[in-house]
Amino acid sequence: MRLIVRERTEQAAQYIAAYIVKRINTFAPTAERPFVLGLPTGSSPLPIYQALIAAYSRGEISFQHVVTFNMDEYVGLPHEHPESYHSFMYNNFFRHIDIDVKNVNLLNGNAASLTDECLAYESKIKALGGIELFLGGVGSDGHIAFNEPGSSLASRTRIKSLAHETIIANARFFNGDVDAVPRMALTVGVQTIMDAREVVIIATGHGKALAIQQAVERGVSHLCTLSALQLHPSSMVVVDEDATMELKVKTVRYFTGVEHTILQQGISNETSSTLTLATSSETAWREPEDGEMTPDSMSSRIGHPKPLTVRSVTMPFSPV
Ligand SMILES: N[C@@H]1[C@@H](O)[C@H](O)[C@@H](COP(=O)(O)O)O[C@@H]1O
Repeated sequence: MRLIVRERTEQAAQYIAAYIVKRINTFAPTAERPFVLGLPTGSSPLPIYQALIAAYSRGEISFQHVVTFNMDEYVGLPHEHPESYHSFMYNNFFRHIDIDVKNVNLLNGNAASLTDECLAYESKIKALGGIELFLGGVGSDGHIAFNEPGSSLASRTRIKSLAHETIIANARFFNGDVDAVPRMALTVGVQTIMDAREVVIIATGHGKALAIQQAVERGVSHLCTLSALQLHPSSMVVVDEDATMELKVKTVRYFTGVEHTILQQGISNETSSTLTLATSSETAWREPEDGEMTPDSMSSRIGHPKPLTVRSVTMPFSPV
């Protein structure tokens, strides 16, 4: 697992958006070989979607040959309900890009047979060759998608009852009315996410700090399903400073140092079989703004020599 720390929420989101743009462009998807992208809802991914829409508007990315699978959906909420995940995805992302609606996959929480719906979802993912990159968020209790504490780490798409903490947390989207929050959801399983070739998680704000501590510093546990990513060969958790509040200083410095080392390796190893994370003006690697914490500034805090300033570097395809 890699942990990427950025000072502010927007920087964490920009990092991920730039990463996704680069991954899709490097993949060069076609109708016959689409890029299969797993997507989340929630407030944390919103700035990522905004950055992806901006990149699309600038002509830096097309979603024409991208197939999406959303992580989850409430059971029993009409699609047109403003808080359904269908509405969320169309309002905040799909409507603003060139994705073909037939390439959009969302679980149907109103299906006649929810079990069949879940089985069909897994089959469709498999038929498309699996998910290339699964983007996710995390709940304050460490859940990924709707895999609440106690979920099997071998789980697949299924019906889940929501934890009380999640119902309370999500009441903010239902005018604070806890009773209006659906009690059940369809969700991809932990194993569905683990099967993706790469998993990228956004976690921002101090409300996620305990979940990040549990997922990064403690062992793999079904009580924090995000922690399963410790077993994934290519996972990356991108956080803002607030989300690191419960981590040991030593942990943050370790991961910051790893990023620093990868940056330096990238500079000296331009020809290796790597993914180039070249970026444009506001994306992942750029001149820091005043007072911004970057690997450069963080490394100077932790005693590393200040690395070269880079605008374009190569990164190993598989994170550490
Ligand atoms: N099912 C979703 C999760 O996929 C999401 O990660 C979580 C956090 O949402 P937010 O980013 O709004 O904190 O909310 C819900 O529980």
